[in-house]
Formats: sequence, C-alpha cells, structure tokens
Amino acid sequence: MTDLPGIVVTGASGRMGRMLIAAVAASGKARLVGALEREGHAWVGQDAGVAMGGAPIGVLVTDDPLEAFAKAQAVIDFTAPDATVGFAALAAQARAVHVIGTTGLEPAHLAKIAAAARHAVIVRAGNMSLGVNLLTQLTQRVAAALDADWDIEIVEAHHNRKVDAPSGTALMLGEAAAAGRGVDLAAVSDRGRDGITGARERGHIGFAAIRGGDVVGEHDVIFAAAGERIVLRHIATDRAIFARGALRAALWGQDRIPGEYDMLDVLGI
Ligand SMILES: NC(=O)C1=CN([C@@H]2O[C@H](COP(=O)(O)OP(=O)(O)OC[C@H]3O[C@@H](n4cnc5c(N)ncnc54)[C@H](O)[C@@H]3O)[C@@H](O)[C@H]2O)C=CC1
Ligand SMILES: O=C(O)C1=N[C@H](C(=O)O)C[C@H](O)C1
Repeated sequence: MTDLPGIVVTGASGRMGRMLIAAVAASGKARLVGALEREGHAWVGQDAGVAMGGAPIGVLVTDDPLEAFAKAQAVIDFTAPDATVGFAALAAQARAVHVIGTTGLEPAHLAKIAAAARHAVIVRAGNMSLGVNLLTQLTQRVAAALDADWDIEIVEAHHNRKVDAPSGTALMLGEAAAAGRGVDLAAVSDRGRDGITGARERGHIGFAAIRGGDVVGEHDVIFAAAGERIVLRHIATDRAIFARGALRAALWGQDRIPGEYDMLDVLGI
C-alpha cells in the first residue's frame, strides 16, 4: 500500500477506459483502485488487466460506483452523458475529484454537474490534450484580431463509432472563436446545414462533422476571407494524449477547493 492517490476509471472497457487504465498503471504517480463498467457488461467481475488481454493487475471490474468511489481520491470518467451526471453526484458524495472527459453534454447535464461541483472538485474538458487547449487560445486570439469579413468554420473528423456531433473539441473551439469576437456562440452557431440553406450569414460560426474509419480526432478552425484563408489545425494520432491530460487533471485536483475547473486551469496556460 502506498499513499499515491487512488483512481477509479469508469467505462473501463471503452476506447478511453483501456487507455486510462494503462496510463494510471504506468504512471508511478497514482494507483488504480477501481475499474467500473455498466451493469451486465461482460467485464464485470473480471480482473481489469486480464479483461484487457494482459496480466492480472489485482483490480476487479465492478458495476457498483458507490463502492468503487469510496476508495478513490479521483474518478476519471469518459463514458456517456447520463452516466456522467450520476457519477458526478456520487463522486461529490465521496469527495473524490471527478475528471470528466465525456462529451455530448446538454444544458440539463451541465446544470447537474455544476450542482455537484459545489461540494467537490470537477475538472471537465471536451478535450484533455495540451495541443487542443493551446489551440483554443490561438483561436480566440486570431478571432479577436479579425472582423466579420472573415467567416469562421470549424471542421472535425472522428472514427465511425463516435455518437455525438459536433465534437466536444469543436464546441470548445467554437466557444473560443466566439469569445474572441465578443459574441454568444449560441446566437451565431450554424450546425447541420442541408438543402437550400440560403447564403452564409455574416458573423456566423459554422460547424461540420466527418465520421469514418478509425480517425482519432482532427479539428480545423478555418478563417476565410476574400482572397485568403487561415487554417488552424490539430491532429490527434494517439488517444494517450487524452489519458495523460486526464491523469494530470486528477493529480492537479487533489486539495483544490470545490468548483468546476477546465484544462486551462490544470495546464496553467
Ligand atoms: N475529453 C477528451 O479528451 C476526450 C473525450 N472523449 C469522450 O469520452 C467518451 C467516451 O469515449 P470512448 O471511450 O471512445 O467511448 P466508448 O463507447 O468506447 O466507451 C464508453 C464506455 O463507457 C461505458 N459506460 C457507459 N455507461 C456506463 C455506466 N453507466 N457505467 C459504467 N460504464 C458505462 C460503456 O460500456 C463503454 O465501455 C465520449 O463522450 C467521447 O467523446 C473521448 C476521447 C477524448
Ligand atoms: O469521441 C472521441 O473519440 C473524441 N471525443 C472528444 C471530442 O468530442 O472532441 C475528443 C477527441 O476529439 C476524441
């Protein structure tokens, strides 16, 4: 037994869950104390290491969040919106830092997360990588420097299993562009163009989503004006970047005062 922070990974069998279990185990900075899956999942009751096709790691996958969170200093959660809202309340009850990577959260989910953050530390970001968080700042800066003669379009590409669009990252970049322009994203957002849409509205911020194959995550912020274009691009080639960011957030959150934080807080940029 050590005094390294104990971490529970939710959605253990998922694309991110597996990455996170491997990242925590290899980190030397935290210990895996729980791995959670939904009720009825084939992994429940198995050793997490064995379920991943490797050696046993001494952590059985459970479907009981309450029991798992009671042992944890942090919960790293990349699952689905309804599950995440439930975990936020339980993690707050256990006073564990809740790191939320889940995307597709609607205003009703966000309100419940904000309520949980009155009692515990929550770090939430639609993208936990250093590169994307830096890109949000660059986007804000470029948007602030250019007027509405420059049309802003955000194009994202992801694998064919992704269930939400636009991606959480695209929305972060949209928020950054809107902040740079001093406008409310909800008021200028163009999503899901189809058919006779009419000409593009000046000052709007457009979103487009591509889904295919095993694309990890690609995002372009396009600033298009008459005669020239600026393209800011991030390409993720390895989900380990998200897992590293999430683990960093879990460690950063220890001993912070309750509240909702993001990766810019964690990275100090
Ligand atoms: N913020 C970031 O940096 C990133 C965010 N994501 C987001 O993370 C989420 C998960 O992505 P993936 O791992 O690709 O999806 P996935 O579908 O591979 O994994 C989700 C896992 O959550 C589990 N799950 C669902 N409900 C649950 C419940 N009630 N209790 C326990 N487990 C439950 C599922 O069984 C599944 O194993 C998505 O919202 C995705 O957009 C993904 C990558 C990076
Ligand atoms: O679902 C994914 O895979 C990803 N989701 C996040 C998002 O919605 O932006 C982050 C990353 O792009 C991968």
